[in-house]
Amino acid sequence: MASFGLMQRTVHCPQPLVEERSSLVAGCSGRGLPVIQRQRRGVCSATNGAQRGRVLRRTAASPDVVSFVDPNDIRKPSAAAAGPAVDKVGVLLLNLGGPEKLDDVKPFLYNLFADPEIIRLPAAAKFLQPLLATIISTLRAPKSAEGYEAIGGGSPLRRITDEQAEALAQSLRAKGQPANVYVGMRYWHPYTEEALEHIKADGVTRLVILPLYPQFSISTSGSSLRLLESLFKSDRALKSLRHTVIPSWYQRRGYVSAMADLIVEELRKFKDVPSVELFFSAHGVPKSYVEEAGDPYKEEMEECVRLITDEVKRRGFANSHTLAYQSRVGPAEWLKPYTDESIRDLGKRGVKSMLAVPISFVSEHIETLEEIDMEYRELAEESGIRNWGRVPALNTNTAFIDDLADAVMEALPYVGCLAGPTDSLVPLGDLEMLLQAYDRERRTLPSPVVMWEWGWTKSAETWNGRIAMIAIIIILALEAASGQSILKNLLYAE
Ligand SMILES: C=CC1=C(C)c2cc3[nH]c(cc4nc(cc5[nH]c(cc1n2)c(C)c5CCC(=O)O)C(CCC(=O)O)=C4C)c(C)c3C=C
Ligand SMILES: [Fe+2]
Repeated sequence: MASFGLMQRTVHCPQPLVEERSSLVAGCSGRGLPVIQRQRRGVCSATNGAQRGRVLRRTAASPDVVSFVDPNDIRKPSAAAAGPAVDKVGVLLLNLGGPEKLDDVKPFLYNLFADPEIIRLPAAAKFLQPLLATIISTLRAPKSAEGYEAIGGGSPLRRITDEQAEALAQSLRAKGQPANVYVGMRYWHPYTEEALEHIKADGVTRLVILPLYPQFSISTSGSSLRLLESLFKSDRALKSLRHTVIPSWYQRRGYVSAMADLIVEELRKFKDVPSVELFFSAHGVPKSYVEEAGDPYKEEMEECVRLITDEVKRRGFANSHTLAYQSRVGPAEWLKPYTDESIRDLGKRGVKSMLAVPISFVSEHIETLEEIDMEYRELAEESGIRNWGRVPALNTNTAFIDDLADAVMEALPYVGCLAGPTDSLVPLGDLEMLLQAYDRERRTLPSPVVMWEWGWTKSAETWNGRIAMIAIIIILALEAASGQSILKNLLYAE
């Protein structure tokens, strides 16, 4: 099997290739390469219809990295790349999903906390995941529901993602590449499984998988890709579906430029523009994801902010900026600085004007509409920040959607590398390879929500032990929900 995944990893960016590709992605930083293919098993050889005639280049620095360097193929995938006679292109947009009404909040949270990428338990304790998810979702639901109530009773994510899908389909059509665009949510409707059923029913032959998160995290794109990997594995039709994945795209010129457009537009609304602090607020992840599992999220986020601020500066706005992380859940340590602490610090340092820039997500959602617009705005006022603004999410911004369409078209020549009809199929390799590149060891991580050292040993496998474990889980889950240390209070109460 020759299998490829489409990767956009800065670490594998050999300089000559950046130059070769820079005309396609003008503005791509020296470290941000738009398209790199990592080879898993064997070269995508001449017997391979999908890649025949292309130049695949190995780099001296990274022999496992090959890159396709024929720019002409980017806009016009070759006839060979088109694959079967009936070629039906599909794009699968991956997203998180959100509760559409208040009654959905608890089951939505259950799905989220039942995800092994959100709470990664040791193999021996996996059977406890549903119980844990039930407890945590039950405890968190009232707080979450308050937030959703404040933004109208539900998440706008489904509506906005559907609009993005429609706009992307239109843009692709306008560029001469018709495609069906599907939405697959991780934790709510329309679930990824539903999207795959439609993809099969429609007879899609080439699929581009595009997570709607600009930066890759194990907890978001990674989780959706893991799910796809297992669904592909268990379904005959999906096994033969040729696909490629665009794992992250924060460094694309179109995205960076669209973000800069929005920032400049909002900046201009302030009276004293040079004094405005650009405050990038990203969704946090537990620190252990980055430090123990190698999640590239922090690195990609920092680079993303650098690219955007450079672009804003190029347009004549040299404002100072801060990157902070919001939406921490539970008592574990998450990426720092935390947004609330940063806002207080900036206030103390005399900052009077602040423009909040949500940066980890491209749609309005609970964390922009409630957390930033309400909670952080109020905190900023309390901290002495008098002038406040917030950059809207990209949603269906035309320049942004057009750039996503370009990303899809650039990815199409990479779809599938079938060496022959009986060969094992690409998709598993693609997803698997991609995920292994980011999270090779699949180590157990301290849970973001419930922190404890797991002491489940064979000798402890007695009912007494289990009951004790469950009691601890319940206490720790209560701690996670209340944000207070119940054990500490019990032990040290005066
Ligand atoms: C890049 C974006 C996101 C990362 C990284 C991420 C990690 C992450 N999230 C939780 C827990 C929750 N997330 C919730 C909502 C939510 N999360 C994201 C994005 C990222 N999450 C979005 C876009 C949304 C909102 C969807 C919507 O309905 O509008 C929630 C539910 C809301 C709440 O109660 O706050 C939880 C819980 C963890 C634990 C985590 C990393 C491990
Ligand atoms: Fe989240």
